[in-house]
Amino acid sequence: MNTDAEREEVYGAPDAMLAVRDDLTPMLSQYADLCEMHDDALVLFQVGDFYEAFCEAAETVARTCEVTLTQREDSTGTWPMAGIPIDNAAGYLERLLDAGYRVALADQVEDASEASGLVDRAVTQLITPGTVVDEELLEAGRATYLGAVARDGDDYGLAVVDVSTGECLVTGADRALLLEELDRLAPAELVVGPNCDLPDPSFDPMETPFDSDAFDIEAATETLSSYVSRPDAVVEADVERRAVGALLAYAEYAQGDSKLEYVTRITRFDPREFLQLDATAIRSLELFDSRSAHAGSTLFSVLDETACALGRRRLEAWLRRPLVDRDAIEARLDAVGELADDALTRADLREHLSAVYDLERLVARVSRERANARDLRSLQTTLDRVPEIRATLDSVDSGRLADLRDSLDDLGDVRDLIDRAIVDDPPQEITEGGVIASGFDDELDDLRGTATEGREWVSDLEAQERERTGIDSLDVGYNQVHGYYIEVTNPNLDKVPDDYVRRQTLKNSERFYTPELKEREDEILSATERAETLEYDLFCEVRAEVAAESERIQAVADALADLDVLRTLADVAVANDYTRPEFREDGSEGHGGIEIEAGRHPVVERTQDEFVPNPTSLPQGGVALVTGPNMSGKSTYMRQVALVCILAQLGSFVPARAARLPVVDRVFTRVGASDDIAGGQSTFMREMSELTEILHNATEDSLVLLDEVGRGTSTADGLAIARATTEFIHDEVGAMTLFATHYHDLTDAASERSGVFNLHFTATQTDGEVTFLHSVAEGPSSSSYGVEVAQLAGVPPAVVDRARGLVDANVAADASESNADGADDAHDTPDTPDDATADPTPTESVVSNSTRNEGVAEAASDGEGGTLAAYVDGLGNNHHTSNGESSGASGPPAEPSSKSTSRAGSSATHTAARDDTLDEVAAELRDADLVDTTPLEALNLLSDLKGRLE
Ligand SMILES: Nc1ncnc2c1ncn2[C@@H]1O[C@H](COP(=O)(O)OP(=O)(O)OP(=O)(O)O)[C@@H](O)[C@H]1O
Repeated sequence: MNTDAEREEVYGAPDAMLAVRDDLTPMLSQYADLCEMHDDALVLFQVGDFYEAFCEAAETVARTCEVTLTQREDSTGTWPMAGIPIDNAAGYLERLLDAGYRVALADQVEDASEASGLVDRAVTQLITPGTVVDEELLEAGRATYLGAVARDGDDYGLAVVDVSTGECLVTGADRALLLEELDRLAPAELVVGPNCDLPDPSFDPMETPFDSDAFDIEAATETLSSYVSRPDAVVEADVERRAVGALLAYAEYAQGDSKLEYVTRITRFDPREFLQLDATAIRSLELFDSRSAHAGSTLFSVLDETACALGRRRLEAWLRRPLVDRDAIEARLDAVGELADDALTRADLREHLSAVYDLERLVARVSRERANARDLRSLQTTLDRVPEIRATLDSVDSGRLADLRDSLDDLGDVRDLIDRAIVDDPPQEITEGGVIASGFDDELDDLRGTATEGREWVSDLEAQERERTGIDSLDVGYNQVHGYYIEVTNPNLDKVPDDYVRRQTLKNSERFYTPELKEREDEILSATERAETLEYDLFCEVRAEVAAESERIQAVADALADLDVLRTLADVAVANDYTRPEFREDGSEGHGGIEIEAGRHPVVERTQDEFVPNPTSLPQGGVALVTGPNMSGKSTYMRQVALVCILAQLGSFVPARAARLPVVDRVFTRVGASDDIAGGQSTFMREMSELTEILHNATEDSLVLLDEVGRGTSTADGLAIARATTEFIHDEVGAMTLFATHYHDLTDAASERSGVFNLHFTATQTDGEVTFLHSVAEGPSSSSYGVEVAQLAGVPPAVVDRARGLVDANVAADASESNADGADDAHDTPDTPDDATADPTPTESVVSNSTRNEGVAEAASDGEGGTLAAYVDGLGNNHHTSNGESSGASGPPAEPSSKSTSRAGSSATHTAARDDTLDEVAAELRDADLVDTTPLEALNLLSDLKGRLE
């Protein structure tokens, strides 16, 4: 991407040309004029078969498109010049777009052969990321939005249009919601109205300067009124109307100042009427983009069994915006359920839908007068499927499927028109004839008849003339320059009759014509030429007639898109053994929370040989603290709960044996610190601002995933923040929350609050090898296996061994400290031996909240408060346990170490037992900035602390 300054340099007329403005050749003067008129873009200027750029713009084009920089010389100077072939422009334009340039195409708008002097040129299209319509520059199954934002005090209007399909959406929101909505729609280009003052969004749109007058309410309403008869009825709020009006004005400008006839429906929506997923959630749940190298590792790719581009775009829209309206969700689920039970209908639909072309883009091309005869034929073959699709749905029961069937207008008139008008296999070009079918137009048939008859006469001429002249080698031929001729070789020239008129002399022969041949030639040529012109006119008429039916065709496209998605969801449900979720009614005690039996992560299960299903029981207002070793499956588990909720509200079956769910209003995610490094903010700052968002906006109906909150700062601060967050969510927010943490001390929160409970993941270790069970179980975990995971990841053995040694030494130090603690140790439970499960045996049964809390209360009966000493002690105990399990074969015998027992007793007892050195060590650990500490520095620090303890 280039800087603004670099772009400015190639926009507008080149200074060097302006300096000799009056002396420029007419063509360069025209170029300079167009550059001045379109000084917000790099002008590509048609010269014959090429688009040329001059001066600085030429250098940019040459460098970006990797084409040769040449020069054009005239009396006024030598001008750097670079060009791209028009026939092949798409790839080059894509490079310019990728490099951040806006491009204006200045085409020749009159036939060069008819021009008297300089050919007229005009900018016919602005090519920017949000206005591209060229199929080759667009992604097939994805909407590309152009957006506009207007502001009125605290209210914002946001409108987007997909210029390639005509889909146009408008909404209003406060600032926070606007930013979220922008993130969700992620327009490729944004026209920002006056005083909007938007921060940099997380996606990277091109920001477009545009006439601020277009945002005036009068101008905007006027623009809008050419699209809808009552602008204020469709879009009530002024600020929204200003946004959509300016948006359409800019889109028109980009299409060479022409109305977008195919924008027939402007849909107003309220973001609050959908499950809100902000950009962070969309990203961290990997709905569309994955950080993993696995192909097909996003939720979208798992679901994407769509048969056509219409369905693919619709699936994406549904996934970005799952529903909250229970009836609408159930209606989709009914349809999916019915199709899931009917393999035959599914297969038939799939077959028909895979023959469906991208109707929305086809219609848009038809309306923009860019469609050729092949496009019309594609439209017709698609529409031909509609009656068959209707028939497939003849006996459906579900209301949604029946509605879709009934909305499938079979558009017999349009199909019939195209069928009658266009030949079966039309050519690419629409100006060279051969497009219109015979029988469609009498005049055309006559002209064609004349031309055919003439050609037949000519083809008979050769035999006749051979006979008449006795010249066996006489040929009759045709060439572009001289037309029809009779060719006689030199030895036979003496036999040429008197009525032959000489046309051309060649080395070995002469070419002649006869008056009659000339007459026939004129007839043929004029009939052919007139036929071609007439064909083009007829084609344009047919195309305009089809364009007039845009709205009906779009309605069919809309229904086909929905059908494809419902069919897809049914296919996915059957193929992956998904179940229909049940939605819980809101009762007097609320909705009852999330209950999932044997839930799976829809994406991870596809990449894993054996996925271990897990249950979830997350009551309304419940906060589950999820602990367990690294790599044991905590994040996967939490995400799978969110994905099940999202899938269900999108109308899909879910990967579980059973799911009883509430309708969730928002899904919030706050994932690990290093996962979300964004420019401009420190990792920790970003973590905290995302947390702030959650704490401010989550409701009782929200699902919150917190993955290692607090990791980005010192352990003491991190733990304190994690603790306070847990308490706040539990006490004040009441959102259903899953909180994965390595702060084992956080698990104590369960003993203090009824809705907070512990879940953990387990691993076993045999001969130093860790096996992750991936099973969730009640209660807190006691091990982290950090060193083992480091080994698995390929950390050099020297570092792994050293780390293990340091952990062992810590354990030993801790153990002697524990012994010094005296009486308490007599009650310690022995540490888990080798070859044993580190944590309580996992069970798939879902424990009730109260049982869970009792268990937790027992496990955490030591109940230390949040003192720094306690945190540090907790850390030591962590290592202690881990080491106890891992060092059995090589290290000293494990000391009694169970976290719950070694810490039994009040914090006062602990504090009293510490000597000054321990306090110093504690203070040093507390002050250590772990974020900025390299692993080596950490090892050195540990080694130093250990030395001092010894
Ligand atoms: N239920 C499961 N069944 C099978 N494999 C699983 C399961 N859950 C997770 N895994 C596998 O384990 C890997 C690690 O899982 P995950 O990232 O969820 O662990 P984690 O506990 O969050 O780790 P960390 O604490 O290091 O972030 C996953 O990439 C996946 O391959």
